[in-house]
Amino acid sequence: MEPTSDQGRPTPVKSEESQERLRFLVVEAARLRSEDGHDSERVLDKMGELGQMLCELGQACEALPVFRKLAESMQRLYGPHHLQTVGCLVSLAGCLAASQDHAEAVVVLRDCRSRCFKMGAVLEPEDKSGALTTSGKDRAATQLLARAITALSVLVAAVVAWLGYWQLATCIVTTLTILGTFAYRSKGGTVTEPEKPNTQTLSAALLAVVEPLAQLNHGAKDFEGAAAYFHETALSTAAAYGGTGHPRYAVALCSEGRSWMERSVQLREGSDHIGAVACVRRAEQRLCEASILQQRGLHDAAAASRSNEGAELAYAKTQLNLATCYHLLDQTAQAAPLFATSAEIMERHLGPEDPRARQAREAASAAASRLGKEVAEPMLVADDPGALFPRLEALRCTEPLAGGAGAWWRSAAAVAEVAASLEKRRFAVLDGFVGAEAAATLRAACLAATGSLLPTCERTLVPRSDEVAWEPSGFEPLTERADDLLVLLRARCPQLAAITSRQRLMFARYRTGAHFGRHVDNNCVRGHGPQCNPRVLTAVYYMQDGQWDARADGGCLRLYAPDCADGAGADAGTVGAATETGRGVALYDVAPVGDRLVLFFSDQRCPHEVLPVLRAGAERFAATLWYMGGGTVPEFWGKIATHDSSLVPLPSAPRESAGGCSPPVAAVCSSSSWSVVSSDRASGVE
Ligand SMILES: O=C(O)CCC(=O)C(=O)O
Ligand SMILES: [Fe+2]
Repeated sequence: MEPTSDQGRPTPVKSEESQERLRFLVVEAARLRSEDGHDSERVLDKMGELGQMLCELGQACEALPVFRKLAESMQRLYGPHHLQTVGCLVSLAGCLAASQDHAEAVVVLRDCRSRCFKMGAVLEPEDKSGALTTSGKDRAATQLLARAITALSVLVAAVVAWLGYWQLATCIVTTLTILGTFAYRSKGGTVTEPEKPNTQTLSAALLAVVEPLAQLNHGAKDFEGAAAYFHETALSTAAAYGGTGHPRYAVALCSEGRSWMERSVQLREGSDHIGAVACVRRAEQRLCEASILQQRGLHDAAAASRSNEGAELAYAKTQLNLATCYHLLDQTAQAAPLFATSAEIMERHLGPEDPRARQAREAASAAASRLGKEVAEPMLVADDPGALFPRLEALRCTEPLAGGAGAWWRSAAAVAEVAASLEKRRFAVLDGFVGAEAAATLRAACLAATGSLLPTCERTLVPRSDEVAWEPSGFEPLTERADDLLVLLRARCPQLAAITSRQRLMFARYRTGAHFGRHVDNNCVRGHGPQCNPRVLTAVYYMQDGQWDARADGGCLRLYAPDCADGAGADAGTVGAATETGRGVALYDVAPVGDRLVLFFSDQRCPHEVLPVLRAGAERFAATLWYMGGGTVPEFWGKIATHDSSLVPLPSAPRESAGGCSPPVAAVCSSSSWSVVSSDRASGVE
């Protein structure tokens, strides 16, 4: 009869050799324990080996007590936030899962995950309060006790030494220090703090935790949870393996996509059709992103071996696949040339009447008409905004202190130029907005605020993977200046006249792979609609230090042509005047250069997205302020982490004098002249 474990599953047959090895490990662990004591490294090594072997031989239930004991010892020896301890707990979770105790396996892995976050000095996202956990408090209290005893010992010894009893003094110091250390150890502390592991090591540890967590959630049909963990698996893969090129990254994205699909089925069964659509959209995005990575590999390989007709057709097919992926992600600029060359190759080899060639040609024509005639690629506003805003740049460079208080943009000429740029292009870029000194203060505030970030992985229509915090402290140098600028602009630009307040500042971090899909910040349809809110102008300020290479590092703010039917009123020749063909066209990529402020209209005049951050280990920091007109904020804003309903009134006059004021310039286009086009692919709103 086939041997079975206590769960009734077949147990692998143990060879004589492995039995022998098991016996040896048990005896050896006992011998070392009697020689070195319970918590010696040699004993722990042997126990680890024993647990692993039992697990591999299918004896998970016997392996469990071994791993539990091992975890306790490691905790005592290395402390709770140490890679060794976490590694052991992951093995314990593996054993639990193997013995069908999925619920406890999930608990152990979630605990490991929060330990990983703490090792990286980042609070676990669920730990919203920022308070220490119970074990953390215990540890902190014990640490305090140990320090107090040591301090007391030094004090008593100093008095005794002062009295002249040197030998007695030394004796007291030694005894009390040992006592202090003992107190700390007996409460589960560790004497020497572990060295903080580097990001790569930590990401590899996190990967070992979140991947099984994702699988277990998926198995338990918590598909939303599984998708979030698969997403973390992808991000930690990128951070551990130096970028998105590793095959496991694409696999994790695919798994995330699959979980979103399953979730959408669940929601549809519960008649939540809107939720189901949102999940399908997320699934599509993930599967397409994964597919792009895979197709890019195939495409490069096919491009390298285009020696005969067959190979060239294979190459055209990879181009078509890649183009379809980009098309599904709304990245028409990337899709169009690939569609065009694949159509050209197919027509040449198969003839224009071949159905595959015809299909490729149709896709190419549709992409080309979507793109418009003149705009091939978004214009990159990187380190040199001079090409787009020459007058503003000239003012910044020639009159750096013209406005007083070190802010060049306070001068009447600069304010007029910003207003004109908003009217003409719907956005403006102000470099050197707060100046080097305040920028350094903001950067420090930004690093301090990373401890209170929350993920934005709620069920939103638009996929986003940034982490946010509302109104963290230390951002006053930005809010004060931005409010001043708005007061000055409001007096000049009738389109901004309704602004009376702003939302509290939203601080956001985008780590490698993080992005925010195409959306508008206020999607009112003639003043109404479920996605309508009072936002008028969006101001985003970036806090990168050093260089940001937009092409290699990614993370640009992509601005699209308006989602409006007519561009009446826009300057003749304005790039991206709203027309049917212009809709959906990416116009500008604004690089998130440090100390740069970008202003744009929050409504359908400015659909935008944050492109994925590409560089491994990079962090893109942004602070967003929304300036609000009349009306009330949607009720749900007060309830979810991605939004905040508190408003800050705008002062009636700027804090600093703006210098001489020239009369307001007339608005070139008024917001009422923008109406909404019905479309198959509506922009989401965030
Ligand atoms: O960070 C950015 O560049 C823009 C962020 C954004 O679009 C938003 O938070 O709504
Ligand atoms: Fe936005």
